[in-house]
Amino acid sequence: MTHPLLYPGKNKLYALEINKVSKIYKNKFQALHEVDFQVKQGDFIGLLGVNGAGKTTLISSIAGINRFDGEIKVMGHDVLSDVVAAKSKLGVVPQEIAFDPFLTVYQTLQFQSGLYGVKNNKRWLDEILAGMHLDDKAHANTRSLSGGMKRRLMVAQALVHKPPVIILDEPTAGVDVEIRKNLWEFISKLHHEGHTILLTTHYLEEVEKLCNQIVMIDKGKIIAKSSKNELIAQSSDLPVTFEIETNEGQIAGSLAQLVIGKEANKSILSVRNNDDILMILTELNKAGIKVDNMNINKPKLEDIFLKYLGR
Ligand SMILES: Nc1ncnc2c1ncn2[C@@H]1O[C@H](COP(=O)(O)OP(=O)(O)OP(=O)(O)O)[C@@H](O)[C@H]1O
Repeated sequence: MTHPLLYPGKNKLYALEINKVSKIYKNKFQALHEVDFQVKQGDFIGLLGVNGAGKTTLISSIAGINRFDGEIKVMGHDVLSDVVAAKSKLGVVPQEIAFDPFLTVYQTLQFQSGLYGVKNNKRWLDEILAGMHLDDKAHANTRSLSGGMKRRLMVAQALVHKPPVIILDEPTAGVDVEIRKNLWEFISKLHHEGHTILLTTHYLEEVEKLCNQIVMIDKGKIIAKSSKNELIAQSSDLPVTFEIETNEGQIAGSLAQLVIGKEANKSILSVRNNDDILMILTELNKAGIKVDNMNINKPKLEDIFLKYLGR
């Protein structure tokens, strides 16, 4: 069984092409407005948007579940006119959990493999089950799984055919911290092996850590699309804060004008750059005040997201 992840003309071929995609539901509500972005092979892209922004609508369109206007291609295959090829390249982990309640975990994966015409993939199924920490549940009925286990089985199910493109819609909702960490380790491993990954999550620190590309949508329209690093670099206007705890408690004197918040012994100062930080430390040193603890807080993806939302 061969599953080439990277195709000839690697630099030319996009894993995902979303070309001017619009979606109007039957009730005339327009959920997507000419959404347009491309994802290179091997990228890990975060799709960000508040509830109702249109993320699931877009994912359903990519998965060929929704009708839409525009064009979507997965590994060069049109999802409407070349359905079978497009689907074989794609693994989608949907938000809503649904299984056959009469199958075991392992049977669920075997059944799913059958749908993709994949046989003799026991080794891969075992690897996925171990990666999802479901190996001890392989022969348990899906009904008996906890919510977090069911979500992990959803991820496992989307991977049975080793798709080069993996879409995860809120995969960590309701999953505890430790399992979330394990799940990301497994997904990161797949990314390093060459899979292209599109992720939606409300945990922006996950996106900040994992993704190299970001697309932000609001009310069905793209409001930002860029590499994560460019997005962070473009947000140099957002405030950096410098938190200091001193042996004398809160900051007073000439530095007090920089203070924007106080908590117990801690003062939170607004700074523009490293020179400001150096100046503060020099002033404190001159005044004979000892710094017990300090912390620099640069803008987080969450701040940048809120900036783009204009909220
Ligand atoms: N079948 C439908 N008919 C009409 N409107 C719909 C339908 N499905 C979704 N919508 C609307 O389309 C908009 C986008 O919904 P969508 O589920 O894509 O948002 P989302 O970004 O995935 O939100 P969440 O983060 O809550 O999952 C919402 O206003 C929603 O009410």
